[in-house]
Amino acid sequence: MPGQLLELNPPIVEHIEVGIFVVNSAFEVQLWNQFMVRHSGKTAEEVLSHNLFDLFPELPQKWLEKKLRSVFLLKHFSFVSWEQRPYLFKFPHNRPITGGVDFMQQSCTFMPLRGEQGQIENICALLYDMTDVAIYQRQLQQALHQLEETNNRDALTGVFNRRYTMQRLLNEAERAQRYHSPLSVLMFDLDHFKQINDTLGHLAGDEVLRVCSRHVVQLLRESDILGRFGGEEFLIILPQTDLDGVKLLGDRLRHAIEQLDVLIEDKTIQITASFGGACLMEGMQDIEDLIQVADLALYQSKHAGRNRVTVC
Ligand SMILES: Nc1nc2c(ncn2[C@@H]2O[C@H](COP(=O)(O)OP(=O)(O)OP(=O)(O)O)[C@@H](O)[C@H]2O)c(=O)[nH]1
Repeated sequence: MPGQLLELNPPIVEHIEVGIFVVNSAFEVQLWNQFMVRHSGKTAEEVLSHNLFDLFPELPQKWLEKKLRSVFLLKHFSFVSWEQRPYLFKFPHNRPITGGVDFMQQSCTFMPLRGEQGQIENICALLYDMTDVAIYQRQLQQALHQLEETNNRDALTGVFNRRYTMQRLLNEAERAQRYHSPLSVLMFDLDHFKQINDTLGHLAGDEVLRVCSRHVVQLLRESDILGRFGGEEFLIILPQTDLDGVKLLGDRLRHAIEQLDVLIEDKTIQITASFGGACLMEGMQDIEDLIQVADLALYQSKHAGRNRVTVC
């Protein structure tokens, strides 16, 4: 047979859609099937009796030598999955580049082959093309990630929804208590929003909510979390922020919202919002207490005439 110095079942070995190659204890190639020829671009004549690592410098030599030596020594099968090590050989693949994998993804089984005296003379490697599986798994993970993202977002504004915001607040409160770092929340509510709905229509009200939340997000830090709490009420979680910081941010956001021109059809309208801030204190039982204090501060802002910031 052209592709082998060893007698294995020739037609199967040559034509199976699995890479099969055999090396001896000096890592010299003893068998090289059609799959390996096709994907490596090297014919059996070019590789037989040559050292595998000289032929393919891209192989992870140190790791693979250790793996092969352990098969010789322990006389056991060994396996490496594409999930641990995406590929051994840099074989191209013919899948769309949008799949996001650079080379053929490979899993490999190493099988000890006994000589006539029962000693291990060679190792047969079976190389499986796992590219499709890897691409599907990647796509599945992306889809799950997107689903999770959508599940955490408010459909109208795209900011986080109430459930997710509460979950994050719980996590941030635990972290703040563990590391003794400040944590604040800033609640805000658009003023006279009902009037916008009543005079310009519900769709205009929706657009105001969208524009306003987009604008606020841009003014926050990466670590801040903006959530829509319900209706026209929002909550911002501010890790590493004390009451002075909340007041400062509240003033900045209040001013920014006041300055915002919201274009509804061909009219621009102005809006304002009232703010209430609170900082996590010792003695608070849970995050509900923190929200309650912020809510109270917000109520005071409304009560004092709206378009203002109160922190407690
Ligand atoms: N367009 C729109 N309106 C909403 C949405 N959710 C709640 N609203 C409306 O928001 C309005 C809130 O009214 P109020 O609670 O009286 O508050 P307000 O008019 O802003 O008055 P103050 O908060 O006291 O300044 C109601 O008319 C709700 O129908 C929404 O998703 N889209």
